[in-house]
Amino acid sequence: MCSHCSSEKQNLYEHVQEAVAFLKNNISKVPTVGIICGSGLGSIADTLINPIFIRYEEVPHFPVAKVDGHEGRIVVGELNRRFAICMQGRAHYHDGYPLWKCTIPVRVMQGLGITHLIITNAVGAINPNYEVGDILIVKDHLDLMGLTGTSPISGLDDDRLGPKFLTVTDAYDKEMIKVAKLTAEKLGITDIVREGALTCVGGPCFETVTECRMLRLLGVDAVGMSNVPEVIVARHCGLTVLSFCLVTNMGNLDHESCEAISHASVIDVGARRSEVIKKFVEGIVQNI
Ligand SMILES: O=P(O)(O)O[C@H]1O[C@H](CO)[C@@H](O)[C@H]1O
Ligand code: HPA
Repeated sequence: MCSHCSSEKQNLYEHVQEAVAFLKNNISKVPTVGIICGSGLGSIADTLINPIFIRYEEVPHFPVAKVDGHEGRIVVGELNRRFAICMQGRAHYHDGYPLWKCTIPVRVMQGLGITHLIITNAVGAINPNYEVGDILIVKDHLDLMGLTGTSPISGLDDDRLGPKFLTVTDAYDKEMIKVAKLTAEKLGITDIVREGALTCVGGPCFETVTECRMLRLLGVDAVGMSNVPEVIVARHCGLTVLSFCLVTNMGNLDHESCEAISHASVIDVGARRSEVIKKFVEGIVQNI
């Protein structure tokens, strides 16, 4: 790690407080719900009434989103009689940020007052029974990055940020999952809603056939390049979490039928599902 990054990491708590103080000066009310929008899912923020926009570049110590389809701004506003804060886009590990930095927005939202966080992302399906356009409610994860030594909470050594060791077997809140499933029933979309296990890889390469086959053997249903580190940090700072993914492509499990995956098609699937996803999030927020 460069000396600049390590001093930034050592001062993470103070930097989060600075970002929180900046945002408190720009936001009139305390948000209670946070939402992180994945690739192509930024339209979730359109559901906020009387929105205020703040670009990530303006917020001290915030990591800046670098990927197309990630607007890179905070949107705050009313959502179903709640005051919500939405991250319209995120920074990724493959953008060149360490995971403790990618996840600063989670800590900042917690510092502002949210209790519940909805984390979304785009994923490739590893479960061959899934289809493009499905919504996957995450009930567990395989933290491949953490298992191999890259956790967003390693080496923080600061009790103010959270405990050194963390249990994440209960990370995916059962009540929130129940609310999400009930919302799917009310919307009549249970045929496209799945429940399963997610893994996060470093990217930015989409997985090869051999990698997808390995992930299938390891028992995961979908693979993405985000979400899991944010869930870990959200639990590290005591938030109640719901995580769901949009299946934007099938993982390639077979050399013969192997198809190229592009970021443009990932965004396109998000756009095509945007009305359903917006109603899904609105319904969930109404019932938490
Ligand atoms: O995880 P989100 O932000 O949805 O973005 C996903 O989309 C991109 C690939 O198309 C990758 O950045 C992957 O992580
Ligand atoms: O197939 C994928 N793999 C990893 N991340 C992704 N994000 C969208 N699709 C994918």
